[in-house]
Amino acid sequence: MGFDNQRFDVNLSILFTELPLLERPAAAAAAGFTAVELWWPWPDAPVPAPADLDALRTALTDAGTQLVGLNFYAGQLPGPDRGALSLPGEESAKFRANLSVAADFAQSLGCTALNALYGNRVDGADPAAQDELALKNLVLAAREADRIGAVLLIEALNAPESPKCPIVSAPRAIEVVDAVNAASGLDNARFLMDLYHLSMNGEDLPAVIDAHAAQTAHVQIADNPGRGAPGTGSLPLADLLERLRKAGYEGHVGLEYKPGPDGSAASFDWLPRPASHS
Ligand SMILES: O=C(O)C(=O)CO
Repeated sequence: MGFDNQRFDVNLSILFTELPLLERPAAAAAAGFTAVELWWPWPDAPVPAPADLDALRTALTDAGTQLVGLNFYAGQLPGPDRGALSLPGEESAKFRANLSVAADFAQSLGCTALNALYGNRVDGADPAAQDELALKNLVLAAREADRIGAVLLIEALNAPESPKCPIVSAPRAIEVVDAVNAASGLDNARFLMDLYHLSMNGEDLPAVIDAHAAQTAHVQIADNPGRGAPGTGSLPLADLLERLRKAGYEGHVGLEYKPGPDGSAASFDWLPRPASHS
């Protein structure tokens, strides 16, 4: 248990970013991974050229990698933006334009988890109006996810690094999950439990796992402090993943950490076995 027999996938928007996007799936495969996840790969293009979508699809399939998680358009990540769907005006329009494009892309690759990042509070905008807009857009996202048989993930970020984002605790993310499910009637919104972000918030991780494993459809990890590989900080990640497993979570665990100074390929030494992480 612990790190053994986990279904790890590599986040290709934070690991292997020393390589061009289209070379990252093969690099992940060479490191022994068969599953990968991505933030929206074109931060400046919610609706990219079909040729760009085709090229990425080909790179993923040629490498033999399965896409297991995809973020909808979320602006510039990891900052200054933290999502687009609650921002009045142009940014949330871009989010809506992206919905069917991202869902179609995910469907074409058999990816069944779509992450919708909430976005920052905007100076001068009414927070209640932003929340109302967010709920409308999340219901649209839930419908798009449902159309392709996917879950809609809601992630809590961390307050120190995302001071303007209102979704910075597990209970707040769960409130959004519940509100989206109530408004959509689809029951396909789920919690994305990112143990790094929650630990940065000072949350009681075992208690979060015990309370919310059943509503969780994706997990991401990085150590804290530093957002590096497991073992570079002080989080008991093996114990926490074991606890999640015992609480019934059997899904993927995304490796969403920054590589060390020797690069991405050298940042998997902590894994208990060298190949075939899926
Ligand atoms: O922006 C981040 O830090 C994320 O975890 C996005 O998924």
